[in-house]
Amino acid sequence: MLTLDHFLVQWGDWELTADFTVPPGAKVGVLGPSGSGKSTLLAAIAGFQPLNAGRILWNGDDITDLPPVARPVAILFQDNNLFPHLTAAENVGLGLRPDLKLDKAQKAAVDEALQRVGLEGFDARKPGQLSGGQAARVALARALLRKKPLMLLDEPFGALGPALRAEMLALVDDLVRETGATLLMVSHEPADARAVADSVILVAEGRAHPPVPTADLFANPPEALRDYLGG
Ligand SMILES: Nc1ncnc2c1ncn2[C@@H]1O[C@H](COP(=O)(O)OP(=O)(O)OP(=O)(O)O)[C@@H](O)[C@H]1O
Repeated sequence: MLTLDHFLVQWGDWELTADFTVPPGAKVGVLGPSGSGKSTLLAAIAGFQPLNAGRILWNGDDITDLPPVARPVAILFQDNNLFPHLTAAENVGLGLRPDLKLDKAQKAAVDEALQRVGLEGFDARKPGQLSGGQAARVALARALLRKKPLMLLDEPFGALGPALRAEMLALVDDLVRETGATLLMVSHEPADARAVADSVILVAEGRAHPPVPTADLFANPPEALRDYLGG
């Protein structure tokens, strides 16, 4: 269970507030206009963006001051952050040990993660030898391997075409179902949220609103979402 308690991030006169709880195992879309603070929200939860006020709690424990590595969080960004000089297996292995000194069990876990995202046999390829969809799968395998209970996706599949994106979202859906992880997913495509998310956090006008059931939100969209959806 993720709780944002009187959460505040501020730059000059720009601010983002949040005050809500996300139930365990929820699959939550994060929607809102460009510049509203969706990436900032995820970066703060992951520990890359300090808060100006408030607290972040995981299952009741205060994680506000923990460094990113000590948080129960795996985050996947749009550009996937693969290292071009490392193989697919090494890029995945970084999720376990930054120095890549993996023991036998850890190497087996890397193989298993690659297999789980459908990349068996691609372990020795470097990112330049992978398609966009395959590279996204490598990044997903790395996030998966960390076995964190909270998975944050900041538009990691935005650069992919609609068919590949749908395939990746289906894979994410399967993976979070298997692991019981809580998912927060930023998307510029409301259809993606409708496909995967059972609830939606709307970020607009300085506030990340508490999650509401996806069907309710789209049946009766608030003005900020109507603007965002283009009327
Ligand atoms: N390090 C920073 N310092 C100052 N302002 C920042 C910083 N990072 C982001 N901002 C500003 O904070 C606001 C929110 O940015 P953020 O990237 O979170 O929005 P977003 O909703 O994810 O946008 P988009 O949909 O375009 O990706 C923007 O006005 C942005 O310019």
